[in-house]
Amino acid sequence: MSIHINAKQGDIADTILLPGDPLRAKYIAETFLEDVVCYNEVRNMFGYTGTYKGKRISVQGTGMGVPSISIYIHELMRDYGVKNLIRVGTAGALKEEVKVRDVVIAQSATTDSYQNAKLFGNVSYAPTSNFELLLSSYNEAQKRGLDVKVGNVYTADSFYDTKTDTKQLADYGVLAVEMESSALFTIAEEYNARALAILTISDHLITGEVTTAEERQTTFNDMIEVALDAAVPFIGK
Ligand SMILES: O=P(O)(O)O[C@H]1O[C@H](CO)[C@@H](O)[C@H]1O
Ligand SMILES: O=c1cc[nH]c(=O)[nH]1
Repeated sequence: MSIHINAKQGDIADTILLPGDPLRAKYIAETFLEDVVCYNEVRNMFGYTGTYKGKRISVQGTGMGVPSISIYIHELMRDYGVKNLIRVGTAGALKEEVKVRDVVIAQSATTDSYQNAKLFGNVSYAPTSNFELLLSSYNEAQKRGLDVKVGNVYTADSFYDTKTDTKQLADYGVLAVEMESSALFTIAEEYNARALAILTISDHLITGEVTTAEERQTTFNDMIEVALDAAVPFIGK
């Protein structure tokens, strides 16, 4: 047991999908996994372990923002030995050519998070996803004919942010905004684990187009299938 996860040793697989929304974790477990067991209900931050194509895999809600995901991934890696972590999240598009419902694979994450500023001081650390997982997910996306975008995303500390110049970020190649990936990539390095974020565009900051809460909770299956198939070769490694 850890402070925020009441699973026993061995309940959680070494490879895990991480949606922000715990109800998306439930949806993924019920829709894509077999022989599912719910190992965590603390704070309703649901976690499940099951099998996918015969291999053991888990899915855990992380909540929203850097502080929340940081708690869960610390405990997953430190207390349960999780080695491969793939965030499956939603994001807002910052560039015109990134469309609503597109899948974005985060290669790196620019951030205004104070957590990394505190850790690195004056050094502007570049949180970067694991190349093997990135390549695996890109290949899975290509197999499905998906026009995925791969690049830098912005991990924001504030959802309702009126200060950040998101046009400048877009001009410098940042594809989309979300709230967790920089912490995931940074803390995974601390534990020598592999981490990646695959994001579906749920809304567009330029056009104003949005998806519904239900769609964010229970669809976006392309992203989930890509994440699961990308993860399979790393299970047990
Ligand atoms: O859909 P999830 O995975 O929660 O991701 C995005 O949605 C939340 C904001 O609505 C933030 O957590 C952001 O990163
Ligand atoms: O963090 C997020 C997620 C989706 N859309 C946004 O604008 N921000």
